[in-house]
Amino acid sequence: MKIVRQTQKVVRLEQHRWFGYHPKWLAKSTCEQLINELADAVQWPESHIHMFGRRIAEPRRSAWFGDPHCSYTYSGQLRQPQAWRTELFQLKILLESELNHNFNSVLVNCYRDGQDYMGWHRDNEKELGQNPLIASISLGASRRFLLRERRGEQQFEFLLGSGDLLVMRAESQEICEHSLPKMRALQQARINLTFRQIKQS
Ligand SMILES: O=C(O)CCC(=O)C(=O)O
Ligand SMILES: [Fe+2]
Repeated sequence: MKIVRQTQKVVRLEQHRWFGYHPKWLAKSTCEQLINELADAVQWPESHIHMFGRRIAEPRRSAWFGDPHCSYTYSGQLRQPQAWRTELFQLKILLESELNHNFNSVLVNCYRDGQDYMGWHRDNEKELGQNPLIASISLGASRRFLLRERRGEQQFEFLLGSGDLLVMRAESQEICEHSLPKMRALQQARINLTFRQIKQS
């Protein structure tokens, strides 16, 4: 497939030391193609996570892709990477040139409807090393994405729509936690791709 960026040059509407938000980074036609390919081809195993000492079904589906050595312990579960799918690899290359940063893996999340969610957390697994740069692309239904300071009062909210790119970098994971709350009335699905770099496993 041909991946088309909406903007030739990234418009940094919101530029911040820790976060970059680039609305509609991908063209609509590319988003539609990606959704079709991923929804059909990706196997979405039900995973279990550990929360408050209990083992529960993860309230979303996810799949892990990357270079062969990129295993990742996430929510108490060791995941081995599936080999790169072509369109995910193409996106990785595009992001690498855009952000001048290398990625070797991507976590693909599917929120089947507004009941699926992700609670407050940080992307601070040891495999990511210090101050990881994480590039997150949204596809499909728009969802609220919240950021809150760990030691402060401030909370930020983005409505992440299809094709939007959100970048978290530098001390962002030290300073803030993030979450994707339920949106109970929502019937549509959203796919989220978070490109990461595993430093060690
Ligand atoms: O779905 C999102 O936008 C966020 C996902 C996330 O925070 C994660 O997978 O670590
Ligand atoms: Fe996260």
